[in-house]
Amino acid sequence: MIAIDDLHFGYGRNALYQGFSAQVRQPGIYGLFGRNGSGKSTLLKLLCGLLTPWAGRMQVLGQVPRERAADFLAGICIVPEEFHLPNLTTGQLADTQGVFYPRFSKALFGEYLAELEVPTASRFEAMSLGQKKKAAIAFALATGTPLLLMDEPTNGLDIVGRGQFRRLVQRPEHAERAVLISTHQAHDLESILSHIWFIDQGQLALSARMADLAGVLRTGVAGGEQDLPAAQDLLYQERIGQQIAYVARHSPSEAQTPAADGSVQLELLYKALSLNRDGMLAALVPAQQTGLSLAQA
Ligand SMILES: Nc1ncnc2c1ncn2[C@@H]1O[C@H](COP(=O)(O)OP(=O)(O)OP(=O)(O)O)[C@@H](O)[C@H]1O
Repeated sequence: MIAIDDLHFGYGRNALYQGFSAQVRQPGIYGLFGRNGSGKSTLLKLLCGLLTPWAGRMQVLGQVPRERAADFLAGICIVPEEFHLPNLTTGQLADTQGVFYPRFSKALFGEYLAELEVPTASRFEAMSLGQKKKAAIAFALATGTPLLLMDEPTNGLDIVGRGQFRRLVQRPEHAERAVLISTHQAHDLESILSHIWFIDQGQLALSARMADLAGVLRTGVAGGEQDLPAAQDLLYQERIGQQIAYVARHSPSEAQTPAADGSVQLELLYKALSLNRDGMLAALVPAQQTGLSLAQA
């Protein structure tokens, strides 16, 4: 669905991506993580052809994004972080914009709006920021495009709205889509992600299936120093009051028995990758056979 090879891109004279490569070969929900300014929004714009790469090869849905062919645009939908909606009702939006997407479903759009509690009688001008965001998300989900890009979709959503968002993205009608979500809200989304990408220093520092990651790493909270994993397995730790949150690799003795619930707390993983990048990547190298892929600095 996506093949990026040796991508170079920057703004003005400032290089941002210098030899970035990544692939999306299967449907799923991909979490795109990286520090502020690492280039997540830029990557989403490159993927839908809004920016021109300096060099390298980019194929999205078998096409070159920058050519913006009509059938390419019908297969991709983006919810940008900042967006403008015409001053219409949701019904008018469906009638005027839905036609661009061959698989758009007005019925599903209505269901999603109801789930997100968006007032369908109002025009967008009369809606709050969160309501507009929900309408944009509902529309994007209803387009049925094979590729869906969302930039910080849960920003501006209240706690209930974040749960509604998770439920909607996981509905079975999206199972064959690749959904790329750029986010800092690791905790909001970790339960629904199938893959994560971690962008750092213009590279895809880590690309992994969540299931593979849980087989290699564990995260947890220890009551004190004495409860921490062995020093050679410990990759990151931070104090939270009396307790210590940590990221560790599974020790050889428990290599076959990942954490009971198989979950990895992404917020901790994110901090570990940001603050102990080299240590984390070194620890993950033996796991590359499992499908994890790494870029060494
Ligand atoms: N239109 C632009 N002109 C010049 N520089 C830009 C432009 N857009 C982004 N940049 C720069 O490119 C870098 C990456 O920006 P981008 O918005 O892609 O990062 P991000 O990972 O999405 O950040 P955040 O997590 O803060 O949203 C930043 O240093 C930013 O200042």
